Amino acid sequence: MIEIHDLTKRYGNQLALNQLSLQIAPGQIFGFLGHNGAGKSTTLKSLVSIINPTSGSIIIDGLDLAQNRQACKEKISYVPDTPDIFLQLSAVEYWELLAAAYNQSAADVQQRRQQLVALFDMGAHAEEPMASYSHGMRQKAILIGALLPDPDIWILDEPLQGLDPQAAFDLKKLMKAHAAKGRTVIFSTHNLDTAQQLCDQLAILKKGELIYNGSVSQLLAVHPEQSLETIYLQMAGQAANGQLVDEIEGEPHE
Ligand SMILES: Nc1ncnc2c1ncn2[C@@H]1O[C@H](COP(=O)(O)OP(=O)(O)OP(=O)(O)O)[C@@H](O)[C@H]1O
Repeated sequence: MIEIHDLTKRYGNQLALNQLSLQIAPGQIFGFLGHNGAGKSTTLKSLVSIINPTSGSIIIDGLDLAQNRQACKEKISYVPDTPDIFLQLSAVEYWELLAAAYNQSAADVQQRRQQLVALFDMGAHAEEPMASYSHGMRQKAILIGALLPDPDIWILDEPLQGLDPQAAFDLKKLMKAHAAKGRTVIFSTHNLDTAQQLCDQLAILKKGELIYNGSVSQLLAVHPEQSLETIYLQMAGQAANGQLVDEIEGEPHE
């Protein structure tokens, strides 16, 4: 169980998150939605202890993250919002680094690594520096690194970004299977179809404020006959959305 209590983050004068409180139970896929700059990555980076909140607390399986960083980190794997990291390393070197960070040897993770490499079709380039990869290949390399040690909690910041349809399909299946084992998957996305397909629970952020926390099915039940896209835009969008588009492009003529 993950509990977030009154989490606030300021970057200088910028209030990125304002007193966010919510709980994430195991056995769930939990999605964060919100426009650009809403606070999704700030929340996920706080959960993995990459940034320190200005105030508030995070409790992971009964442990206060601020006092138990190492024990909490061992429970979590993380995919950052950009795959442009460690580019001078080959994917194989990066995976070995990641496994070592979880006290696992190359031999411990060998079988799972072979399976993930085959699944994401990364065998041909695994020894080459990641700087030479396409965006999607970098994303696959980072994903394999995160999924290799297989801790209980996966925290994935826009994990489907740049993946080809096959890899996206396979990752979604992996996420569902992980949650079905009673473990936890937390991810952010801008893709509302993906959110509707995958999420048991949702948090919608708007300018650092939590504006919805609950299940997708509850949200759809309250707004019958509307898609998640329509509901989301009503909640998180600009009031005059369509009007601004008309002003730029002109209204369509029959
Ligand atoms: N390192 C930083 N320094 C200053 N401000 C930051 C920093 N990181 C984030 N912010 C600000 O905090 C707010 C929340 O940013 P965050 O990256 O959490 O949003 P997000 O919801 O993940 O957005 P996106 O969908 O564009 O990735 C934004 O206003 C952003 O400008």
